[in-house]
Amino acid sequence: MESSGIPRVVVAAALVDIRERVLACCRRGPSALAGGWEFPGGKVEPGEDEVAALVRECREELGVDVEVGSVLGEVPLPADGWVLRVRFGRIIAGEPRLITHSAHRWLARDELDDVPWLAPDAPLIEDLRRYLGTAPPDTRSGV
Ligand SMILES: Nc1nc2c([nH]c(=O)n2[C@H]2C[C@H](O)[C@@H](COP(=O)(O)OP(=O)(O)OP(=O)(O)O)O2)c(=O)[nH]1
Repeated sequence: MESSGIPRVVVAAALVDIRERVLACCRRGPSALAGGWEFPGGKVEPGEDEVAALVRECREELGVDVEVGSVLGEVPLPADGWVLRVRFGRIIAGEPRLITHSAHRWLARDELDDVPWLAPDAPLIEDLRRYLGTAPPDTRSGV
């Protein structure tokens, strides 16, 4: 934990499409993380609103506009004092482009294990498995 005792946050988006698939993104780097799959997102800047940070990251990484919904879950990251918080979201404009990632895949519920997710994401994938296909998207996203 950093000296303030307040966790620093990586926000990321479980972007779900009309077919109930979630967007998985393959990291290019750094080398320790390259080839691992993740939810698009990044660090919340000091003083930045979390939802605004997620909208910014999705524009930077995917070139899309997103609407951000409720929290899927939160897990600790290996870096001391950091947490990863994943929120549901949906793309409202644009098509994902390979800007910072090496590959994208839209994964259906039964395909969630087809890619090697970054290790901290494992509990979130289990949460996602329970959600996908069980609730209408507008209920889940809260938007
Ligand atoms: N975006 C994202 N990051 C994840 C996930 N799972 C996971 O362990 N992480 C880790 C990887 C990184 O150590 C950290 C995110 O840092 P980052 O480097 O992508 O953040 P950033 O986009 O703000 O990048 P930078 O400007 O600091 O370089 O969180 C995930 O599902 N999505």
